[in-house]
Amino acid sequence: MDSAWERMPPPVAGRAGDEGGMMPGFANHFATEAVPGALPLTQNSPQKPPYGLYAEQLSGTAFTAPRRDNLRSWLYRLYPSASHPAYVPFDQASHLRTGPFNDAAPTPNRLRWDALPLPDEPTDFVEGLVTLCGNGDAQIGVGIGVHLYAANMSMRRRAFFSADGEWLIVLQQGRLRIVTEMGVISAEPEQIVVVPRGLRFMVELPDGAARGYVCENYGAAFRLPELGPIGSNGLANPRDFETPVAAFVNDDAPFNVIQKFCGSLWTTTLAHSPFNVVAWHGNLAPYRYDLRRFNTINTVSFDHPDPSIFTVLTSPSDMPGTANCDFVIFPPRWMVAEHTFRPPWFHRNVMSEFMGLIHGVYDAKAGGFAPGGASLHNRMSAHGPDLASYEAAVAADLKPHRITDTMAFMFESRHVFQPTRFALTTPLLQRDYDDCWAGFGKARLPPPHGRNRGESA
Ligand SMILES: O=C(O)Cc1cc(O)ccc1O
Ligand SMILES: [Fe+2]
Repeated sequence: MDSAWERMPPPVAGRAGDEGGMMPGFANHFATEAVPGALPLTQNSPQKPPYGLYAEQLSGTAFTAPRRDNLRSWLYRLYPSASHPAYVPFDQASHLRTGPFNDAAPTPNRLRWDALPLPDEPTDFVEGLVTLCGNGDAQIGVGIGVHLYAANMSMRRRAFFSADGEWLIVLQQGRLRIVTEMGVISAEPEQIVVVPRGLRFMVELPDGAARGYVCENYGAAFRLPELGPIGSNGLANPRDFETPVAAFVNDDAPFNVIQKFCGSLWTTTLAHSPFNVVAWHGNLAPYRYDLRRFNTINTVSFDHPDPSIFTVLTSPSDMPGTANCDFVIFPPRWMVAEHTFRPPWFHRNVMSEFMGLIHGVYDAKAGGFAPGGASLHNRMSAHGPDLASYEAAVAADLKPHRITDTMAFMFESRHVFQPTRFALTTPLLQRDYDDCWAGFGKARLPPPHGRNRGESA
């Protein structure tokens, strides 16, 4: 057994360190109670719920969405969520942006950024968010926003939620303890956490600092991709998704809530903690997935398949097979393709590609793409291996080779990403990115085709 496999966290049931426990399965119809008898068993909305709890439905899809897409849960809580004073604009400056993105012009150029440094000043998860790019329109429910976070302070008596989209959090450095209304999720780099639209959460930093990426998905909720001819197993297996059991705090002291609504931040103060859900049931819930559990499928003959075989989750759009967003990973794997250029090929894609690196080195970029960094290759922009990766791959001895110590990811979207003004003006932007594709020699044709125009024989 190799060391990467041994380092993999144990299977879902009974993992040490998870408070209360986690329930396996993707979008299962879960049922969980933190106090015996708190969950109504035969109906959703009894005249008198147990213990005087308040029943509340949280919808992730329209009431009338087809059954296979329909997401909703029933929450039983100490106070109704409706008990709050008016929200007022949150007066702190924020680098969070939302679609439509129009604080800078779209650019056809290929862009790459160094990693966001950890902050010097005390900064919590919400304060440490900065939007790099995005597409679509949150009000219309199309597209995604791409944020980075870098924080060095736990959120204290402060909860956050986005009415604009679900949050897919890609941890890159430092663990997170994410307290949500529906339970607590602890996660480490190489794991992701998805928080449904509207669900309040609070991020704590067990390691004192943390950095990572967020896909704020305005469109249809992420789901597992179809498997087609792959069959009934493979890629991200449903049992490896984990949802927390119900957990609550009995806490009647003032609590700050910040919500993101149509791109603006608003705040209010509750008279109690919002983390007061004693029991819940349903299929709309936060979840964690360990990217190291991905069952990677690839060629055992020749050629480099399209990266869609590495899709972990997909948010479909109304055009079949053309995602609002695919979340794709490039995990450690064996490369065995014969007589093949093994790294990602040169390409121009009708879809737009945002990439990040969680760990190690990405096989198409020998230099410049560092963990915590990011790159953007928009619709029809020509990209592929840098010169060093190309030269190594054409010279490589094609024996079976294991790519180790790597974990890159991509948010691939049918919609062009527009960088924010921050993204285009930050010193993190690499002004020399184009140079990684400079210096390729010319192909050599046999005579008489090998002459340059105008050159004599
Ligand atoms: O551009 C990239 O590095 C991502 C990517 C990887 C791959 O294996 C094939 C196509 C593709 O866009
Ligand atoms: Fe690409």
